[in-house]
Amino acid sequence: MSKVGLFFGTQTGNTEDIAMRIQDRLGKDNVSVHDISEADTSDFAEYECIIIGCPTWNVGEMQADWEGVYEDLDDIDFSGKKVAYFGPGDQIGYADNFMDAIGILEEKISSLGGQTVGYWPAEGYDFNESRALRNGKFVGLAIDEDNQSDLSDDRIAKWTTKLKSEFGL
Ligand SMILES: Cc1cc2nc3c(=O)[nH]c(=O)nc-3n(C[C@H](O)[C@H](O)[C@H](O)COP(=O)(O)O)c2cc1C
Repeated sequence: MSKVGLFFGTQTGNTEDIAMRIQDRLGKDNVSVHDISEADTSDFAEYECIIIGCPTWNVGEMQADWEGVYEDLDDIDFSGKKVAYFGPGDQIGYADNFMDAIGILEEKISSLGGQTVGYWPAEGYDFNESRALRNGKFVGLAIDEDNQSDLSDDRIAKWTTKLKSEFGL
């Protein structure tokens, strides 16, 4: 069984595409990918390590399928699990809410016992505000396919190298 469960939600496909690139980098045997719209909360229990992928939509909100399961996350025991986050956002179009969704999810999941790993520097982005910042760093990988898609491959490569060591893969 895989050590890592990656759970993503998407409206227009970017988060799914990034999820697959992350799985490729970490190794297909290590990572099982779930679309959150088809997953059950009991699926989370199977994994020692979790990756959460959620884009920000509608100005500072989670993607719709994550909105739908948000209350049900309370039923999951995240204690003892390492949890990493990623999401695409648009730092130019939504500069006051860049990457908010992973900040909202991280706040909830860490309150349920999840240990956040995979923090990511905020340098190299141009935005005003984000709910995803903790002590000046993003809670996870920030990808901007709208404005900086040329940087995505390198960002994914660096982040997954860091995650390999943090997850012990
Ligand atoms: C109506 C609308 C609202 C959005 N709101 C935000 C936002 O508040 N913050 C942000 O960082 N990105 C925002 N975005 C950008 C999306 O998160 C971005 O395009 C992302 O790549 C979409 O991911 P998906 O294809 O997986 O759904 C918004 C995009 C649209 C069209």
